[in-house]
Amino acid sequence: MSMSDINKNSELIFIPAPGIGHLASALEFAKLLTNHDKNLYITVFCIKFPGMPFADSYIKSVLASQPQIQLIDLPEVEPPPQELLKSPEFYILTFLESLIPHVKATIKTILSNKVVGLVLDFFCVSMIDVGNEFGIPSYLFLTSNVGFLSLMLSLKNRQIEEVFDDSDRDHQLLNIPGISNQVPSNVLPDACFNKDGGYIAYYKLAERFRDTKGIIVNTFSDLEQSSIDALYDHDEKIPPIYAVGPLLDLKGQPNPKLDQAQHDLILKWLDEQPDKSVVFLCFGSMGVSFGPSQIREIALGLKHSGVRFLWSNSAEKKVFPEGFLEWMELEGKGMICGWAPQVEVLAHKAIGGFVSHCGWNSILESMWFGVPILTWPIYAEQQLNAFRLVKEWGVGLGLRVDYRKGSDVVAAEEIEKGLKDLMDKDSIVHKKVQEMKEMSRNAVVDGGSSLISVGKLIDDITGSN
Ligand SMILES: O=c1ccn([C@@H]2O[C@H](COP(=O)(O)OP(=O)(O)O[C@H]3O[C@H](CO)[C@@H](O)[C@H](O)[C@H]3O)[C@@H](O)[C@H]2O)c(=O)[nH]1
Repeated sequence: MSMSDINKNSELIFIPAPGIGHLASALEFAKLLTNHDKNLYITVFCIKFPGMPFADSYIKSVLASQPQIQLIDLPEVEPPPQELLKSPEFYILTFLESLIPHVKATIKTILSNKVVGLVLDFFCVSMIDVGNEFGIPSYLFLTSNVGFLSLMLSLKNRQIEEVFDDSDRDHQLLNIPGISNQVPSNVLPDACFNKDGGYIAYYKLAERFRDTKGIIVNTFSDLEQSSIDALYDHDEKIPPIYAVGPLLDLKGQPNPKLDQAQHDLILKWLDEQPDKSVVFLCFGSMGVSFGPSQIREIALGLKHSGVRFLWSNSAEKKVFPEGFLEWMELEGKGMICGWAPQVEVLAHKAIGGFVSHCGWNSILESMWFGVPILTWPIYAEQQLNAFRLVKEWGVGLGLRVDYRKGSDVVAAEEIEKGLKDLMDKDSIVHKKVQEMKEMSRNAVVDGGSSLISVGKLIDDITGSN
């Protein structure tokens, strides 16, 4: 039976951005909604993006055998010219805007009065206009957090326009409603300072947030309710915010970058290590790698710290300091892998700490498994996340909060110290992260804050209250 034969009550159209960091939570959310309401159907538009070849297979494997969810492939379009990559945000926005005619045409083919909303990734908010043409309201699905939402809304209010000038980057403290501490301008996303379209892209996106009927965020009440309250105190016109997380893909999907043998090898190695003795280093799904000199400093920092490690990186062998790889083999205290089965790794009892780029999914996964983070942000909104992990929530230690692509090399001694501090089990971050683990899990049990939020959202979407 095809979905069009089913007598559905209501249907949502999801348009997630391609890229694991955006897809994973959006697809989990689609599953959560349909599990919650057996009369709700979802159509997911699959975007093919040349830089993300496996986004497509990822969507298909996550949503296989979900009877209330159907997938529609959008046609492939030419990517924007390379020179737009001077701002990745502008590039992505331009790419997604070029899909608007196809989104419109595709909606037309499935349109019925059952379609009650578009659920748009934040990079897709210009598609609100398409919804409006068909009389369908849009909801923003934010794969990051309320702090980031606050930052975007401040942009819109032009409160932080003055930091647009790069020379101010190190010298300002900003009041952003929704973030409890004053925010140093050097932890703002790159896009805020980017004159090649980054600032314009963020501004354009932020401008549309208020045109949605609701803002759905992958966060939970115990973590960010105070941020939500502060936002409303500041501006009551903000659409309803629904904290529905943590939305995590705990199964871990098959990944073309990781074969079964390598997967098994990693877990076998972890099985052999003492409890909470291993630090895991991993810097996100985009395959961002450090330059050779930074790789060398990390290697030396690891070696001198004496801490066991699992390090996800794809550097060539010749980049490592002389004798490092041989030492690692001989001692058996470390392992290097390419793509890591991150969720399974963080869940493993041998893991005692995580050196992370502070992507939001990685942070939520780390909290879920009670693993403290040593922060090493690189791009996007990761510096802001790192700052809050350390200052606001106390579940991270700051190796750096303001590192970004192009920063100076972080020296081995600094890394060594950071690793030792992170792995000190008496440190307060270990206690705090255990408390956070409880809170994050409590949010998604029956009667938990996020599930209550999901119920409320479904009522609002389907107009059944
Ligand atoms: O070797 C790896 C690397 C990553 N992952 C998984 O990939 C996801 C990565 O997500 P995230 O930590 O959020 O990082 P990015 O992929 O970099 O995510 C993008 O999207 C996030 C959500 O909007 C933002 O917070 C980030 O800054 C942005 O870079 C996580 O689920 C990881 O478990 C693996 O399983 N193995």
